[in-house]
Amino acid sequence: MRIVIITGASSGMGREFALQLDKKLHSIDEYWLVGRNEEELAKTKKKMHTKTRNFIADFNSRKALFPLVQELNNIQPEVKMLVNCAGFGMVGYFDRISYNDNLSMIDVNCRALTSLTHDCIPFMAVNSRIINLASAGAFNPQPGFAVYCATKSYVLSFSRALRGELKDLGIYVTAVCPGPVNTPFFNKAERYGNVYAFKKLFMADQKAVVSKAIDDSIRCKEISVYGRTMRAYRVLAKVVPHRFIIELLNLMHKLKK
Ligand SMILES: NC(=O)c1ccc[n+]([C@@H]2O[C@H](COP(=O)([O-])OP(=O)(O)OC[C@H]3O[C@@H](n4cnc5c(N)ncnc54)[C@H](OP(=O)(O)O)[C@@H]3O)[C@@H](O)[C@H]2O)c1
Ligand SMILES: C[C@H](O)[C@H](N)C(=O)O
Repeated sequence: MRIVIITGASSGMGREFALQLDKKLHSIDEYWLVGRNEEELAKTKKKMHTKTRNFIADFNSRKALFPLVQELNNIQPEVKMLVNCAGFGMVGYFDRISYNDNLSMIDVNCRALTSLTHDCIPFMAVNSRIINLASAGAFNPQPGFAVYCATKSYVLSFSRALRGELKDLGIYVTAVCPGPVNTPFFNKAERYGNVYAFKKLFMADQKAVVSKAIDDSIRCKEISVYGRTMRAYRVLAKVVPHRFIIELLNLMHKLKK
């Protein structure tokens, strides 16, 4: 049995990955969707045409993935694609964000992604894909978004190294690094501080971001960056010393208060 596993499938880009892959891939027997909000995950499942199973999991718990991993070992399917999309961010200075929220970003964005990737690889054969949602925030540290961007730098670095390890096995890893995307992400991100106004001006359409990410993964690309602005930002973050970017962002963060 050939399956696709998608985390964060109850909202935003994770739901979009499920709906687009459901149309695009033709040899998949089941989609295993993972999310925390049972009602929203059920809405995603209702829109799917391929047989779909929902796994409710809160990645703040280290046991969250046990039922899914147990099912992997019971059924022994072939995992054709793993999409690690679950994640969240909190805008604000580090010392203003609660201990739990800071550590939760690491648990959800890094630990859960790493854990599920480790559990899925034994079930992946030649010509499989792993798509990890990093961020353009991975390209340089961001004051006022410090932990979130650090978690996404982890995802980018881990994905690139893992690609090097797995490509000879025919398992291709793609890190997706979007700029701001028009999903519910930012509605949840402003508990401690406001998002830069310009980010809301440059929000990309989630359908387009996801479509490019899928195409880039199928083409075995290392990194998927949607839009000329973000591709230019990636180059800028490579050539401009990060301490200058940090100073500028810090000033902007202070001015927006
Ligand atoms: N939107 C952007 O501007 C942007 C840009 C670059 C990268 N990203 C990344 O893209 C990914 C998808 O985000 P999105 O924009 O689609 O936002 P979203 O609509 O808020 O979706 C986030 C998803 O992550 C899941 N999630 C959050 N906390 C979780 C937890 N503790 N346990 C299990 N699942 C959890 C959510 O599940 P529930 O809703 O069920 O809790 C939801 O399905 C994230 O990794 C994000 O960092 C977003
Ligand atoms: C939040 C999201 O990751 C986006 N790339 C940003 O930096 O705002």
